[in-house]
Amino acid sequence: MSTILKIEGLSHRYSSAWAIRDINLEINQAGVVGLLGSNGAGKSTTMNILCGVLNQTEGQVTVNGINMRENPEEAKKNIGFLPQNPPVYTDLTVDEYLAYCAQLRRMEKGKIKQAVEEAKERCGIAHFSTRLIGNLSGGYRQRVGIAQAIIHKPKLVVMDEPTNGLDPNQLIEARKLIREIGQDHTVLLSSHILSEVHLLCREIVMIEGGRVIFSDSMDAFNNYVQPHSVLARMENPPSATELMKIPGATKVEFLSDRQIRIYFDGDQDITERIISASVQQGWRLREINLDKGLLDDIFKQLSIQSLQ
Ligand SMILES: Nc1ncnc2c1ncn2[C@@H]1O[C@H](COP(=O)(O)OP(=O)(O)OP(=O)(O)O)[C@@H](O)[C@H]1O
Repeated sequence: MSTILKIEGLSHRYSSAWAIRDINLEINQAGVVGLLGSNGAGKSTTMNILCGVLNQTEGQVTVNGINMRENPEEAKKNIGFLPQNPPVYTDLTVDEYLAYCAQLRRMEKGKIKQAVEEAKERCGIAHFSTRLIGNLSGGYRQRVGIAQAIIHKPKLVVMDEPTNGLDPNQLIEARKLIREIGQDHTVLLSSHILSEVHLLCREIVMIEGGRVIFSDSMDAFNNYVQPHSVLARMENPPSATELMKIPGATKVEFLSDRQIRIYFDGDQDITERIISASVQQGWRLREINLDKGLLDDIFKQLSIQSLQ
């Protein structure tokens, strides 16, 4: 299996303070990998270094086996980059801009036209070939940004907060496109929204304060996040005091008249106890599910743990 991206002991400081410290990461296959962190965690710094836009203070980045610092020109041929604020030229047409980007990528002249067509097709912007970029909506501009990132068919596509600033419809479309691109490219995308990474990614790398606090598959993340509450719907619920009498219950929260969240001490058999208490006492239980908690709360928890 060839290594598409390897980051070893990567650290960077802008002036005196370290922005990132000892980041290690290895990606060997296609799919979407999420780099998750709150504002200022160090996502853009990491991405700018691995795309060759910024020189690191310490550590190594290799892309498709090529060292970014020693051989940036060759390494960059294997990377497509969608920066946080892509320099999309508003006074160029989509075709002109994409052809210009292909030239910057040093693609052979004879192959540029075909590459522009393919990238437009892939990103659903073929019907806007002659449209000025300035006259496109935010969602379509973002697609143009993604098209320029894949025009030279790189192994690795890096996207810095690609859904930032999109409206809900644009967001759905952009996520669909990113998922499609992840089918035959390795996509590393940054986000500060855990639910987004959860939706899109097969692997998750969380950074906070410039350090990695969690790095594993999404399945491992789901296993790591143990449920700590049960969501129940009852037609005839008892009072919170009654529910607190169930062994293991630590807190009861009524979300509506019939929707209840019951927190427990970790023993998942509490669901059995709720079911039998309901049968015995006529609470008319209609639904019961283990609740993994709000993803963003979990992110906060992990961040706090790493700082302790
Ligand atoms: N050019 C710079 N000069 C000095 N400090 C910087 C510079 N760019 C970033 N930093 C600092 O480095 C740290 C990491 O910033 P970075 O932009 O990488 O985080 P981020 O996770 O991408 O955040 P955001 O989501 O807000 O873009 C922050 O403390 C930030 O203030």
